[in-house]
Amino acid sequence: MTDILASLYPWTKALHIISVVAWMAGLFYLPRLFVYHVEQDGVAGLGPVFETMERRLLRAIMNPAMIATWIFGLMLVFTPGIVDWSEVWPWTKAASVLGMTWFHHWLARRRKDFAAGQNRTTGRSFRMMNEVPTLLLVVIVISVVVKF
Ligand code: HEM
Repeated sequence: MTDILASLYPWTKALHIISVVAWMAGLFYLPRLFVYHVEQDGVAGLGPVFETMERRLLRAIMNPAMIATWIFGLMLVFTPGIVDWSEVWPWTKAASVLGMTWFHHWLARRRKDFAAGQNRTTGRSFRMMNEVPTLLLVVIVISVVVKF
């Protein structure tokens, strides 16, 4: 099994990075959509348009991309010689991907609030939360590339 993972390594890493890019695109864009949604100033008929965009972005892109990122990422973890848990970087990476996954689920809950007409998060809060994936991305990329 570990032999197969070792021979697949470059492909696994390529697919991991492709999934990461798709997931990150959604994690950056969905909170932006929420900001526009909150600040639409009651323009008639726009609410359902935002809700459809938010639902499709989450279901068609973000959920599959997150699952693919996890599958290929875990395949890399089990590839022999890739992760040395006595180093620091696997732990900063692991903490950050857990944070990213938490953020994804936080956005999914906010989407449900909008769909139920019960959003109570302000545009300002969404703007601030928009910085979370950026910070985590910086920590993750430095972790996997610098490998301190
Ligand atoms: C979801 C769980 C994740 C797991 C289990 C995981 C695990 C891994 C592992 C073990 C590697 C291999 C490192 C190496 O080849 O030396 C890797 C590479 C990489 N990961 Fe992840 N990862 C995850 C999510 C993410 C996320 C969210 C990002 C970006 C935001 C990311 C960005 C990268 C990049 C850019 C590389 C390639 C680094 C290189 O060039 O060697 N990963 N990942």
